[in-house]
Amino acid sequence: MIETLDDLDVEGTTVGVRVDVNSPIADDGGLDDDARLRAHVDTLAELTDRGGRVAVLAHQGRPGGDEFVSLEPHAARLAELLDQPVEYVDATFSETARDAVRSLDDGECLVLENTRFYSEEYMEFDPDRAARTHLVTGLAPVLDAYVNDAFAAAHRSQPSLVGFPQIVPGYAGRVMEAELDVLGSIEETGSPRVYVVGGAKVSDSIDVAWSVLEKGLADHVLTAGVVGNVFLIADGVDLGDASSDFIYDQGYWDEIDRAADLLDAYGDQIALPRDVAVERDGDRYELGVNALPPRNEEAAMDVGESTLEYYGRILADAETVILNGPAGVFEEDAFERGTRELYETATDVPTSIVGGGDTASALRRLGVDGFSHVSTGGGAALRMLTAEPLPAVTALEDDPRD
Ligand SMILES: Nc1ncnc2c1ncn2[C@@H]1O[C@H](COP(=O)(O)OP(=O)(O)OP(=O)(O)O)[C@@H](O)[C@H]1O
Ligand SMILES: O=C(O)[C@H](O)COP(=O)(O)O
Repeated sequence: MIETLDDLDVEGTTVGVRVDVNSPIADDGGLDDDARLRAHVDTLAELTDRGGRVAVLAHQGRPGGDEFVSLEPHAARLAELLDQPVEYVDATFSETARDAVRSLDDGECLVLENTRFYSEEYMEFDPDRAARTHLVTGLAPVLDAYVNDAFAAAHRSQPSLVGFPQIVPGYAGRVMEAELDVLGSIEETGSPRVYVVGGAKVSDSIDVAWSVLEKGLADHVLTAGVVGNVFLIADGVDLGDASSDFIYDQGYWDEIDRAADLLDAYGDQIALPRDVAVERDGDRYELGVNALPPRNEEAAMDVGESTLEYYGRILADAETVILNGPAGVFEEDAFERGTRELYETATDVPTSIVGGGDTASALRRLGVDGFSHVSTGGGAALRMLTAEPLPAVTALEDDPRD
C-alpha cells in the first residue's frame, strides 16, 4: 500500500521531492517547453502551503547528450509557476547541498542540481544497493520524508528513484498518485479496448503489442507511423526503397521478423494501414497499398484517408483507446493529417488515454485535446499500459519500515 501526501504530516518537515522535469532545451540553453514543470506544481505548492521545507530532486537529459544541462533554468521557471522564490543550489548531496537544505524555513523550496551529474545516478540498482549510493547516503540525513512524484521516470531503478524510500519514509506525490490511479487500472476500463501504436520506437511498440495481446488486454491493435510501415513490410507489402532504407538505417530491420511473428499469432486483431501518403511534386499524394511501391525516392510519411476511415470504424465501437506515437511525420504540414485526425477521432471514445510525453506535446502543438487522460510519462506509461510493475512504484510499496 502506497502512502500519499494525505498520510504525511507536512508542517516543519524537510521533504526531498523527486520530480521529472526532464524537458526539451532550446538552443540558448533555456527551457523549450515547461509542461513537465507545470505538472508538478500542485504537489510542490501543496507541500509549501502546508509548511513543508521542500528540496527538489530531478534529472535532465542523459550524460553526453545535448540536453544534459543544469537545473538552474528549471528552478527559475518553478519560481514563476509557484509564485515564490525557489533557490537553485549548485550541488546535490555534498555538504553545500546539506547546508542549503538545513537552512530551509517552513514553506520554502529549493532545487538541487541535476542528479545525473553524478555517475551512480545513471546506473540501475536494486533498492537496497541504491540506498548505499553517495547520492542517497549523502542527502538522506537531512530529509525527514521522501516524496516521489516522478512518474515519468518510474521505470528506472536509479538511486534517486528507488534508494531513498529504503531509509526515509516514502510517499507518492499527486502526479504519481493520479497516474497510478488511471494507468494502474487499465484492466478495469471498458472493452472493446483498442491500442494504437505509432511513432518511430518500433521495438518498444512491438513489445507493447505482444504484451497486451498476450495478456488479453487489447481487442485490437492499430498500427501507424514507422511501426505501421514495419508491419506492412512484414505482411509482404513492397513499400519501396526509401521507407525500407529508413527502417534499415534506424536499425529496425530485425523487427520485421518480430512483426511477422506477431501477425502469425494475432493477425486477426492487428490492423495495418490501407494506404500511405508520400511527397510527390512537392505535395501530399496518397497511394493505396495495392498501388505500392511508390516511386524510388518516395517514403511513406503518413497514413492516408482509407486508413483513417478504417481505423475510425474500429474506434467507433471502442469503449477504451490507448494511444502512443504519431501516425506520421506530423512535424511537416503535409503529413500532420493522419496524427491530427486519428487522435481527434480517439477523443470521442468514452475512455481515451495518451501515453507519451513527446506525443502529448505534439498534440498540444496540433491543438488536439479532450482526452480522458494524457500521461506525463513516455516509457513509464508504456510499461504500465502493459500491466508491468514500475521499480520506483514497487520501492514505495515495499516500505522496509513495515
Ligand atoms: N512514417 C514515418 N516516417 C518517418 N518518421 C515518422 C513516421 N511516422 C512518424 N514518424 C516520426 O516519429 C517520431 C516520433 O516517434 P516516437 O516513437 O519517438 O514517438 P513519441 O511521441 O516521441 O513517443 P514517446 O512520447 O513515447 O517518447 C516523430 O518525430 C515523427 O516524425
Ligand atoms: O523523458 C523520460 O522519458 C524520462 O524523463 C526518463 O528519461 P530517460 O529515458 O533518460 O531515463
